[in-house]
Amino acid sequence: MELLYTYETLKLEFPMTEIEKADFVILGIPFDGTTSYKPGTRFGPTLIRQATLNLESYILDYDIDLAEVRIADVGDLAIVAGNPVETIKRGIKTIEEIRKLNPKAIPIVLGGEHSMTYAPVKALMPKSYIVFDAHLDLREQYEENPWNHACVARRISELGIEIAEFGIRSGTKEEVKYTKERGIHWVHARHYSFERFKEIVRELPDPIYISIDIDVFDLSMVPSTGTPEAGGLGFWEVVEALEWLVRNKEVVGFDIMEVAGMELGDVTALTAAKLLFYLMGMISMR
Ligand SMILES: N=C(N)NCCCCNCCCN
Ligand SMILES: [Mn+2]
Ligand SMILES: [Mn+2]
Repeated sequence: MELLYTYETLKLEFPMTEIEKADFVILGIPFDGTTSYKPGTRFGPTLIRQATLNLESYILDYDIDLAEVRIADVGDLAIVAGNPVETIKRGIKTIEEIRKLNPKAIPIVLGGEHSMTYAPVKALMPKSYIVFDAHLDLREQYEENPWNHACVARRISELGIEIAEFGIRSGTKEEVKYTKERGIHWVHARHYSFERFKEIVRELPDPIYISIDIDVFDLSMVPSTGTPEAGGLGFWEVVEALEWLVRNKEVVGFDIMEVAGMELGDVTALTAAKLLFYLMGMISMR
């Protein structure tokens, strides 16, 4: 694939497989062009992969060994620094290429700014977009840029895809107005419960795409992210919700975004890597 660098792949103790034979295909999109507070998402995919070195491939509570799961890691997209539109175009094209080679594999995107989520969503065109995020991401534009990370859910809603957002604790008056006009469901981190989650997502049409903006977690777990916010969800709360989705809905792809950092061993990447292993484990069990 011409658009890819493959300078980084998962650093696991077991061999990766080719795209054609894979159950999961991982693509990094190390874009860092519109970050508004803390920089470093360009290192997100690399840091997540490196953090997997710390993890056992065996998942205790699932009795699943990821060493027996077919995973392909195609490396990172060749991004265009500072140009989200061109980078998204390349991302769409790459995911379409992966789909052509293996329509059954679940694409996994590691980011990189949340703006990049538009690429897998546009390529896969699910009926519903379920996102865990501290932020609504529903701005018409931010810093004069409609492709800023703070606008990604808005761009996705314009594709006619239904949206539900969980763990929210930051947004503007205009964004809240937009949720009312467009029937976008959202639950404040403060009012989050598994019951509330199920009530909302049960009604949403399949297939669904899951997006994890890593800043949904409390910032003590994810200090290195573009726009950290206090008061987030806990790890097992998110895992419990994801397990329900994987068991009860048709999940066609997922991403883990907004992981930043400048140092190997960053807590944020360790949180993201653990979640990546859980997601691959729970999908392997269905
Ligand atoms: N989706 C997001 N990550 N949104 C956050 C955008 C940055 C808000 N800064 C607010 C600064 C106000 N002085
Ligand atoms: Mn966010
Ligand atoms: Mn976001």
